[in-house]
Amino acid sequence: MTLRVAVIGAAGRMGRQVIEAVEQAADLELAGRFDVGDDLGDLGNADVAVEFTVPGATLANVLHCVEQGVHVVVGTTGWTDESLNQVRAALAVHPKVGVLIAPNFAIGAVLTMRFAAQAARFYESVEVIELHHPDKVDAPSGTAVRTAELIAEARRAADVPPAPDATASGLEGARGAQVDGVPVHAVRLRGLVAHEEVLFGSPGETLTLRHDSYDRASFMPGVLAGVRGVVDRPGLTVGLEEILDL
Ligand SMILES: NC(=O)C1=CN([C@@H]2O[C@H](COP(=O)(O)OP(=O)(O)OC[C@H]3O[C@@H](n4cnc5c(N)ncnc54)[C@H](O)[C@@H]3O)[C@@H](O)[C@H]2O)C=CC1
Ligand SMILES: O=C(O)C1=N[C@H](C(=O)O)C[C@H](O)C1
Repeated sequence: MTLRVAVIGAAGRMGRQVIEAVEQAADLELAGRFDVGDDLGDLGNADVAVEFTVPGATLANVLHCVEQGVHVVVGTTGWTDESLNQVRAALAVHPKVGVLIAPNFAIGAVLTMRFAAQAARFYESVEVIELHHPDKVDAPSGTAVRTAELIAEARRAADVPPAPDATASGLEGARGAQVDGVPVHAVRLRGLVAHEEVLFGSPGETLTLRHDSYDRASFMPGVLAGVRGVVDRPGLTVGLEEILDL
């Protein structure tokens, strides 16, 4: 069966890449391209919409798709418990619709998050560093926030005390942003695409996990797996790991 796919944020870096991936997939057909100012309407009679826009627009776009009975795969960052609950409430009224929201569709990034959660309880210290292209409008990245949350959750479950840090003075921001007690540092550098390092330390050893997306092509297998998977997953799914059965 051919799935009809609409792309929201079609003029953006990710939107353009998704259109190319959909057009190259034998089992998918492009139903429509939508960007800022366009009326989403019935989304070109799509089965699935793929949404890569901006944090301030994504919730309204997703709610529109759900109301139209169109499944959605969402890569846009900036989701909060409150906005996720609004999606859950909309899905309760449209129980056959599936919404997949994932902070990162690159397989290696999903694995890095999983490995970081596994390693978290064994180390005293942890720091997350994310590195991106300078056109990115949000910081820290959605992936880094999710990584820090997963690490914090695993440390809490294992009763790991707060990481040691004697810093008593210095410039504001020098120790990064605190996400659930985990320091997260954001680098913006021309030439980069999307990268993350997770540093763990204990007496006498460190462990570094690093993932690099050198090209937005790296996100496409995950996005297409999401498109094919979401049609059989009614309700809200957060994270590609659910689709990959990790
Ligand atoms: N989950 C993942 O694997 C990935 C997520 N991202 C996230 O995806 C989002 C988009 O990233 P990029 O494509 O690099 O940004 P971009 O700035 O290149 O593209 C965003 C597009 O959305 C459009 N847009 C803005 N408001 C809109 C609205 N109300 N309705 C429809 N379109 C609207 C803009 O005009 C623009 O064309 C960001 O939040 C980014 O962090 C990016 C890469 C991978
Ligand atoms: O804006 C980007 O480029 C990316 N955004 C996502 C994020 O904030 O985590 C995913 C990936 O890092 C690329």
